[in-house]
Amino acid sequence: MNGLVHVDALSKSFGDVQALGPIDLDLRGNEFVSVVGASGCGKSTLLSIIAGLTDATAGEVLIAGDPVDGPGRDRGVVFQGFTLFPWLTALGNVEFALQGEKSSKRERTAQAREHLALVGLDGFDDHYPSQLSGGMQQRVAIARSLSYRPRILLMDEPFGALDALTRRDMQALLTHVWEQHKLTVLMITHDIEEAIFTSDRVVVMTPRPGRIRADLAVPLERPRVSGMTEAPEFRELFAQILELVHEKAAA
Ligand SMILES: Nc1ncnc2c1ncn2[C@@H]1O[C@H](COP(=O)(O)OP(=O)(O)OP(=O)(O)O)[C@@H](O)[C@H]1O
Repeated sequence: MNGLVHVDALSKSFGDVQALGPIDLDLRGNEFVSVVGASGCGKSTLLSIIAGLTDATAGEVLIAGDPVDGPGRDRGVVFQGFTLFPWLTALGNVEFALQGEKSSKRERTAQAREHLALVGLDGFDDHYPSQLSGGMQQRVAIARSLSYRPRILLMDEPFGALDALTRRDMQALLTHVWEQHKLTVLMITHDIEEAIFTSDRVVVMTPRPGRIRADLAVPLERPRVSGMTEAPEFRELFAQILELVHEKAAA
């Protein structure tokens, strides 16, 4: 049974360097899956191919049975760092993503406001990115990616530039938004705790060319609360993933 996102024998080479795969991966509707792996193993390449921003060398990605052949509004993408337009307000940045919609300007503004509120930024509509903290800017970026109501949210190290405390807040916010909206999320992270805390499954990739070394279910209830990171099953899974990430390619 194929998932909402079906990655089928996907591989990517840059010149004669094989960066990725072949990889098979399925994401079911409403699943939250994280991908971890050594630096350079092809995580960003995988996400970029699913987003339709990079072409595969072989294999394909199907979304609800249809092959991906470019970016689409069924997929929202959030990258590391703060990728807002500095000359637009928080509201303006979200509205910008809605320009292609058939709705009126008034409806688009209401939709943008609704999504800023969803990420806890009501009251900050008129602030420019330079007037917002890093965490708030990344919340605007998430609001922007969710504003056109994609079914799938693809995130590449979305909280990598944030301090540890803000990162924790953002993980809680993200799981809250995911629970409310029943999105399907694929998130790349270097932070194994973040992967376990947020996800239903953690996929561990091998060093380059990245293939799937393990696909592990997270045995923790929802909603996730901060004390869970000390639970024995959390620590066990953490140790298991850490070991898998550091195993040599030939293993
Ligand atoms: N445009 C490109 N041209 C040539 N090589 C590339 C290109 N993009 C990625 N690569 C190579 O492909 C491999 C996988 O890169 P990718 O960025 O997908 O890895 P990653 O797992 O996301 O790394 P990191 O965790 O460090 O961000 C790397 O060896 C990288 O150097």
